[in-house]
Amino acid sequence: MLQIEGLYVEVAERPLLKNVNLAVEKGDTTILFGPNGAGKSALLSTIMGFSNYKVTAGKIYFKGKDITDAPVNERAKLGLGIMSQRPPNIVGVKLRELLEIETGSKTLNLDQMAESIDMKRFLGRDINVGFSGGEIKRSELLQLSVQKPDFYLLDEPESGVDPVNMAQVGNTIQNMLCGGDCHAKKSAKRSSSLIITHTGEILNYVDADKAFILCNGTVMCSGNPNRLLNEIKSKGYEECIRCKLTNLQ
Ligand SMILES: Nc1ncnc2c1ncn2[C@@H]1O[C@H](COP(=O)(O)OP(=O)(O)OP(=O)(O)O)[C@@H](O)[C@H]1O
Repeated sequence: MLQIEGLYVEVAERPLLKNVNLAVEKGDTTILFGPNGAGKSALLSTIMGFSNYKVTAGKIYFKGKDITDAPVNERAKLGLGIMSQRPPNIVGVKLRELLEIETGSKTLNLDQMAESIDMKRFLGRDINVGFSGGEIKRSELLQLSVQKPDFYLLDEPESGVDPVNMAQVGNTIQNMLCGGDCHAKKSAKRSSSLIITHTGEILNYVDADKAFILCNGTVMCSGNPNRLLNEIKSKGYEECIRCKLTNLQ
């Protein structure tokens, strides 16, 4: 579904991602761990095609198509969707207006969808302006549930979310990923995802297949998400940097 091969990326003329290799199969839920500043958000932004991130070498393939140089709108049309860590405030554009654009020709009940995630009262407000951390996350989720991408890039979905709202956010993400058919582990309706997490709390809600650890701008190791999380919690990222966690399964 998504293949990244030998990817090098610069931000503000500074090399950031170095020889990133990573693949996500169709229908797989994958996790991206890594210390602060490792380049995790930069990797998601590069996959989505945000212009601050300059690919200097390597390739990104999505659904078999080379999207390395494709603009954001083309990637979105192909089926990529992102929940950013810090999405911009958009003064003068109401949340409902954006959702109506994303709805396009689909038949959706926006009020009902917003109500289900406690966002109905925000539909008439400028996007993200004055939203709390948890409200921004729910707004991003609402936008994704309207867009219904085939591949979800989720940047720290649990950050800023209180424990009660976390259940709502976690369950909404799980429902989105399994396309409403959460009983079948490998349902054809299942979307793919790459989810950044520090705490691993999202693992209490989604059935994650694989995790990657990004350190110093490169993928150091991959393996079972819960095992890797336990290793990180007990030994920190240094072990990974020394390549001692390679391919834990
Ligand atoms: N637009 C930018 N301009 C300058 N530096 C940037 C830009 N975007 C990212 N960086 C730098 O690149 C590095 C990696 O940032 P990134 O946000 O990808 O890290 P991260 O792994 O997601 O970290 P965290 O876990 O703290 O969110 C940081 O040192 C950051 O300051």
